[in-house]
Amino acid sequence: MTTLAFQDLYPDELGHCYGCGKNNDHGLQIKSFWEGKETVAHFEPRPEHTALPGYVYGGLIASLIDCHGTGSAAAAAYKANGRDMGSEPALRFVTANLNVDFLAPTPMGETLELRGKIKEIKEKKVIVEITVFAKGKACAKGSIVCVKMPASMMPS
Ligand SMILES: CCCCCCCC(=O)SCCNC(=O)CCNC(=O)[C@H](O)C(C)(C)COP(=O)(O)OP(=O)(O)OC[C@H]1O[C@@H](n2cnc3c(N)ncnc32)[C@H](O)[C@@H]1OP(=O)(O)O
Repeated sequence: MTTLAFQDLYPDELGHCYGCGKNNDHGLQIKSFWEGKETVAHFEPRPEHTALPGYVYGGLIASLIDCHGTGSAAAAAYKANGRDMGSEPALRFVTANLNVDFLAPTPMGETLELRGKIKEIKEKKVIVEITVFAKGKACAKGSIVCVKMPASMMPS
């Protein structure tokens, strides 16, 4: 049995995000999963994601943290409500605040691993902390405040 990623369970109308939308052919299409109490995602930067030759662009790293964070928030909210992630009505979160510390240069040519921890969970707000590893070394750390998507943002 294949486990679907959090983002594969987003309804089609919420699948356009540049970072995580399964329907965005030009996007990053990141995929997040539970691993115990943590969430995990992997991503291999492409040549166009270069900052300086040999090193990954920080904006890409922030984008990965952003979308692994909002996906993790949604998954945690479903879990807290005892619901399956694909069930309706969709519980979705947007980014209210994103802080990233770049701890060490991130090498190109490696698969990055993002590990998320749920630090706070409320009905409307989830705070997630994410560490990005390359070859087992922590290269960036992000904190993301995720707030339930306002109804006004729901595509009609
Ligand atoms: C769904 C699939 C797509 C995935 C999306 C991927 C990630 C994205 O790129 S989303 C796009 C970027 N984000 C946006 O466009 C959001 C724009 N901002 C907004 O719509 C609103 O400001 C929004 C929804 C974030 C907050 O709405 P608002 O009415 O202010 O929330 P409010 O009810 O006051 O606050 C809820 C909680 O969040 C906290 N909060 C709100 N804004 C912030 C902030 N900027 N920083 C820190 N905390 C905040 C509040 O303090 C409150 O916390 P608590 O419950 O502990 O008191």
